[in-house]
Amino acid sequence: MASDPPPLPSVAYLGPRTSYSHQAAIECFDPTTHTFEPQTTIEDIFIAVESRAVTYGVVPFENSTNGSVVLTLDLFCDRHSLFPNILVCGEVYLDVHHCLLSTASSVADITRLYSHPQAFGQCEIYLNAYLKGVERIDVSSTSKAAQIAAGDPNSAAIASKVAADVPGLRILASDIEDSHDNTTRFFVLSATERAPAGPLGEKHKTLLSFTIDHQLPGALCDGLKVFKEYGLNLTSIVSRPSRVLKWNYIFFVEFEGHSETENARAALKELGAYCPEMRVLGSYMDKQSRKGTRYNE
Ligand SMILES: O=C(O)C(=O)Cc1ccccc1
Repeated sequence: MASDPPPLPSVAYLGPRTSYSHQAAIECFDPTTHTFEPQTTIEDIFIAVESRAVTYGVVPFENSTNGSVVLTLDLFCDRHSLFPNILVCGEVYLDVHHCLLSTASSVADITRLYSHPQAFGQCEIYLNAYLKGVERIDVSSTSKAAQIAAGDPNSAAIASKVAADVPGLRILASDIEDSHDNTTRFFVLSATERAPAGPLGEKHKTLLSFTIDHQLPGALCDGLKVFKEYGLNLTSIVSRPSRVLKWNYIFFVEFEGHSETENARAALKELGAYCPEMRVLGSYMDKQSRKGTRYNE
């Protein structure tokens, strides 16, 4: 008797379908060989990956206009260590063009606006010009906002044109983002043993988080100097407040190179001497210059 084929790898994203996270997930993983699992919050994506209910998760990490998605950063430094196995195993860049979607026929009729907080932050110029003072209601995703606006007369959603496929919605305005090269970078998450990081010869980046003992003058500077000493170019540095120790910070540093190369290993060992806590969150193929390429190809 023939046995059942193994289940397809699954990808969790911030749903419902047509959200930007969904579009990023499709850009990254072939829909004919993966299933896609909508989640309600970014935390639910972390939970699904950590519990291995799904193979991968796709989460927004930063936007070219708005900066860090702090919700995602804070889940990486979760104080209860609920996600000890989560690794970043890939990245994907998505061009983000927002529309105003509504059942109303004119912008003048709109008295309520629904969207994800990230989207509001990326459309300030348009909103201040045409919808100043209109009530803004944060919802879990832009595609959720589109669904709600479809059932709420005199409201509108800020979402992508793909999200306009809800019956009754029409596009009242397009490309309302402040910056026309508005881009969001998403990370692909996996639990430890599933990372599709790609061969070491590829161009990689590595993300790590660490804390520094700031009682010692120059400790952060001394720690960061190791990247210079080992010729590792930094591509990002951000900090978030520690939720364990008031006025202490968790630093997120990204550098060019895979963590398993000889000089990255040596640099991380040296950096570790300055850091009460340090965690390599993952090495992944640099997709900035390879937009449109999928994982598992
Ligand atoms: O709400 C969405 O569609 C998301 O995926 C989060 C988001 C919101 C705005 C820009 C990029 C990602």
